[in-house]
Amino acid sequence: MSVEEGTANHGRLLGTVRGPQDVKRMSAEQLDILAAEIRDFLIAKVSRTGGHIGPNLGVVELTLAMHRVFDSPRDRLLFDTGHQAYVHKILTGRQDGFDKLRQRGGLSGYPSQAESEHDLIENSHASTALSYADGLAKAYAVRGEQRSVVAVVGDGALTGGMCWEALNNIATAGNPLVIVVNDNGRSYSPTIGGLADHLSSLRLNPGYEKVLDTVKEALGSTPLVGKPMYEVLHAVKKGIKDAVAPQAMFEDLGIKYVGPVDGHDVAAVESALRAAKNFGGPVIVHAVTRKGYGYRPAEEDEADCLHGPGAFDVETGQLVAAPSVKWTHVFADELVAIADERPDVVGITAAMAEPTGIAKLARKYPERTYDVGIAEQHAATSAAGLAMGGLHPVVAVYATFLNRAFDQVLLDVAMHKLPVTFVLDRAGVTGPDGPSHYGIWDMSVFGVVPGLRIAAPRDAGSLREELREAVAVDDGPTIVRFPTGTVAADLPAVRRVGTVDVLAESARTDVLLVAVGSFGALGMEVAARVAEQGYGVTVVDPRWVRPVPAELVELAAGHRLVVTVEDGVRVGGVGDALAQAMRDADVRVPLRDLGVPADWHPHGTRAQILADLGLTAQDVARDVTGWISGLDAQPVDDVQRDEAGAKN
Ligand SMILES: Cc1ncc(C[n+]2csc(CCOP(=O)(O)OP(=O)(O)O)c2C)c(N)n1
Ligand SMILES: CC(=O)[C@@H](O)[C@H](O)COP(=O)(O)O
Ligand SMILES: [Mg+2]
Repeated sequence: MSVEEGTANHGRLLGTVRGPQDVKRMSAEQLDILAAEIRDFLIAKVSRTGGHIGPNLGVVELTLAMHRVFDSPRDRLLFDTGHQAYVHKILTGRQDGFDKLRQRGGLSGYPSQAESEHDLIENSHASTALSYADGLAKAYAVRGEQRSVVAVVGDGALTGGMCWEALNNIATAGNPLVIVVNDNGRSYSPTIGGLADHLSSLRLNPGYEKVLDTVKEALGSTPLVGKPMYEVLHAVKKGIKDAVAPQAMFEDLGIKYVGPVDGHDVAAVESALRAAKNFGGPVIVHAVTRKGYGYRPAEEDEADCLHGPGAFDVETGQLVAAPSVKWTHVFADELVAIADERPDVVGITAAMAEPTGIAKLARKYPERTYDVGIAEQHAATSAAGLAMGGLHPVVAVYATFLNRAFDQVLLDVAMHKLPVTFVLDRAGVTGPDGPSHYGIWDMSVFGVVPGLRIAAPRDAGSLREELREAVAVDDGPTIVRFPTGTVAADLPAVRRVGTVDVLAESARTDVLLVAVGSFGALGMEVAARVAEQGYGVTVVDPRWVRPVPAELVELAAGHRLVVTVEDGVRVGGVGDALAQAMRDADVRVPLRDLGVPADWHPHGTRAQILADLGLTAQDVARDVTGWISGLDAQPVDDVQRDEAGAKN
């Protein structure tokens, strides 16, 4: 069925699905039709909004089976990362929301408690679901509630250390809990590491087809449920253990293993889930799926199986938006240029080689590039080891994902004064992925790390320059952070004071506007608008925001008002740090700091969210004009006091 036909047909079976009960009633034939309709629906909708199409096409049958076997929301279905929960949303009454998927005021791209009682985990950082599941199962045991807990975790997420900490506890707690490993062999690119090798040895073993057939036969001829059913599955596998051996790893941990199951066969997944549900203890159901299943452009996309594209053309899978030069590209090119000159420079990615640009280094210097899996904490400490061994690692991660490695950056890297460069892509307000993907915490959280320097480039030229300065540091870690999207147009400085770039100045020194990173262009526009009101604005880009440059404090002392504007949380941000440095230096110029409130900001476009937060040139200019004119209106005594302070 074509996508267009499918969309037209969407009124048929899919249109009758208002909740999981409707799916429970369907025959095997109807389920096949429904699966096809769901795929067509997903492709038609997500091609317009953008979103995680590849992962969701791969879990259609899996999700149908889960909703047939379990009773959500009484039974709790947990999705690790949550980017693969679209089918779950479709089956739980949210089809109509897909026209505004990931758009402001529309459906979230992840589970959302506000949307549905069927959703629980909202955090879209990977490798957490098994820990939530462990806690939930313990809570239900203590409260004497008979409820199933089911966690779906991808093979990529399973490379994260938290999963293994959870498995260790799940095994000893022994509570009933079903872990569905959705094994498509990929994170974005193929999942790496010993665990991935282990899973693929289960998946790719020539005996696999035989196992599936044998398991299906056994299930078909065995009217058993629960433990006996599990024993059948187990016995079948044990009998052909030589053909498909290494499930022992999970069993050695103390967790029963069922599989591998064909994740695109609803009946097979259902049988395995029923057995697991009735077993009475923790069980892993290993489902083998294909990322992008049923949509050729996704299945054939070698880079990432259309993991999470923007709006795309349905026929070709190609992005609709015109290509542009992104911050990521500038970083990727410059890193390769640096690596050409510096054989000690190596790169690390946490399962995001293409999205962070590290892939470019990997293509040229594969032996100097490490994909550590979804393991940001390990990435940081492994980088410490590389630095101890005489190399200069560049760890490229999204800003939001470095948060979980705070302790590693603080103690393993910084306390040892190790030269490691952390490159934080998607810093600041990001947009469509919503609150857990906002890269707004880094300057505050990592700002407290002794000896760590943070750079916030404003354009391509300064990104290249600051990256080079970062890898030249040899006595401690650095962070270079930049936002999502198309790189800002080049903005030349009129002069440099110490490490601070002065972008604009005027005869009057009313306001010092500290424009952090990509807000340089905004700063220029604000200056022009405020000048129209008769006030002079000096616009500076500090470039290195931590530690606070001494020159910035000196510049502050020469103005009547200091205003900072940053793409990060205000608490502990650049404004806060500058205010503290000014207090320490006894510079008594009033300071106003603009930035992002420390809060959970909704999804939308970056521009919309910045506008909601009052971080547009128009808003900032209005604020600045109000504050500086307010100083003019102050009693003469107060103004003199301020000015006296400014001279100190
Ligand atoms: C801590 C963390 N690091 C990185 C990511 C970015 N990320 C989102 S999905 C994904 C790959 C997940 O692979 P897998 O769990 O196998 O799911 P699949 O997409 O294959 O279904 C990554 C790396 C994340 N969400 N959380
Ligand atoms: C689920 C997840 O964490 C990523 O897939 C994320 O959605 C990617 O964001 P970008 O689109 O900014 O690369
Ligand atoms: Mg995967």
